Amino acid sequence: MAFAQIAWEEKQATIAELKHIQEQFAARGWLPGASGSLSARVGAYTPDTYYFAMTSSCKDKSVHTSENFLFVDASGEPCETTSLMPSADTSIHAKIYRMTGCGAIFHVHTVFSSLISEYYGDHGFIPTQSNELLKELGLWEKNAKIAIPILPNYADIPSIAKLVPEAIHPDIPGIVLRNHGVYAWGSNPPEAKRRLEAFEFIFELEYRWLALLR
Ligand SMILES: CSC[C@@H](O)[C@@H](O)C(=O)COP(=O)(O)O
Ligand SMILES: [Zn+2]
Repeated sequence: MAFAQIAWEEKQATIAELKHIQEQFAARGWLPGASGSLSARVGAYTPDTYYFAMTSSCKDKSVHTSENFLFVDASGEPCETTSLMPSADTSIHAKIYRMTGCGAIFHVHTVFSSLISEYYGDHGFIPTQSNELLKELGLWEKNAKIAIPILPNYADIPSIAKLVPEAIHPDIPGIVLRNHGVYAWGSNPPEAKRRLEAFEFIFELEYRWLALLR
């Protein structure tokens, strides 16, 4: 399917949904300054052909204008004539869509994901066990245990994107960049949002446990 064949109404509804979620994340302080990136797919998907709405680069996420989002293709290139630049993170989003076939991806900069990913950075993962919020990630078994992958925070974002396929675990809908922030995905924007909130809860709880034990 070509981008032009996707209904205008679907594209507008997707941007409206992202705008609403961006407002909520910004109000929580999860998108400080121009940081963070949000995307959602539109139209049909094959691993080689897909389109997604992407935040544009270097925009204050607490201020919404018509310039906050643009549409890009699977290679991260704008698929309409625009003066907007897609987020620097676009290659990471594109790689996650290609690997998972998910419908939405949210990347935020939170204090707890930054602290905890730095603390466990040398291990390469954040250990988590028996946390009630793991159910939100689809893990319902008693004493469920996961290792949330941490990737290095290279300044060159395509170098991070190259590491994404190895880092993605089918049971874990997220990755963390060391001392930077977290990415979470889901089949649609509400599911990606719930999962992001679950990750953030897990990171804050882990931080507080560590502080309590000191
Ligand atoms: C403004 S910090 C840049 C990076 O942290 C990047 O990962 C990010 O979150 C946003 O980049 P941007 O290009 O403004 O969309
Ligand atoms: Zn970032």
